[in-house]
Amino acid sequence: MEEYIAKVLISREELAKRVAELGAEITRDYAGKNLLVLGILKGAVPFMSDLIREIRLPLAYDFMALSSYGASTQSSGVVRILKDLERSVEDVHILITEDIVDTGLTLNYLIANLKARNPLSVKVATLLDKAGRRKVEVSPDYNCFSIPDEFVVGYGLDFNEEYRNLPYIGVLKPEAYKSI
Ligand SMILES: O=P(O)(O)OC[C@H]1O[C@H](OP(=O)(O)OP(=O)(O)O)[C@H](O)[C@@H]1O
Ligand code: HPA
Repeated sequence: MEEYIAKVLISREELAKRVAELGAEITRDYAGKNLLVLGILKGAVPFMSDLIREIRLPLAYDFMALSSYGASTQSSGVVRILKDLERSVEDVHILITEDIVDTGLTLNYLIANLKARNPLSVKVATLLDKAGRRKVEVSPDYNCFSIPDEFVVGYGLDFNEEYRNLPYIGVLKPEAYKSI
C-alpha cells in the first residue's frame, strides 16, 4: 500500500497534536451545551473517533452517510442521503465532523438539510480544508489543516476505497491512479 505514497503531507504526530488542540477549543466552546457530534461516513471516522476523546464534555454522537463521489476523484455535485440520523435534533447543538471540505457541495447541502430540522445550532469541524477547490461558499467553523489542491489519502481519506487506514495524510504517486 505505502509503495504508492509519494510523500507524507501531515504526520501521525502532527495529526494527534492538532486534533487535541481542536478538542480543547471545542470543549471550551460547548461547555454546558447539549452537544451532538455528527460523523459523515465514511471518511470522518478516524478523525471523529480521535476528536471525541479530546472533547471533555458529555456528548452524543451519530452518523450520516451521503453520496457525493463514486470511485472517481471528481465531484458529481449530486448529494443523496444514504443513512440518516436516528432521532430529531431540536434540542441539540450539532457539530458536523468531516475529513475534508473540497468543493463544499457536500457540506452546503448538509448544512441546509440539518438547519431545516431546527437544531439549536449547526457548526462544522473538518480535518482538512482544500479552500482552493471551492465551488460554493462554505467555510468550516473549526479546521485542523488547510491544504493545497493535491489529492490526499489516509486517516479516513480514500482513493477508490483504499488507504483510509494509513495513520498519516499522504499524497499518492501518479502510478496509483494507473493501477486501477
Ligand atoms: O467538499 P466536497 O467536494 O463535497 O467533498 C468532500 C466530501 O467528499 C468526501 O466524501 P466521499 O463522498 O468521498 O465519501 P467517503 O467519506 O465515504 O469517502 C469527503 O468525506 C467529504 O464528505
Ligand atoms: O483529496 C481528497 N482525497 C480523498 N477524498 C477526497 N474527497 C475530496 N477531496 C479528496
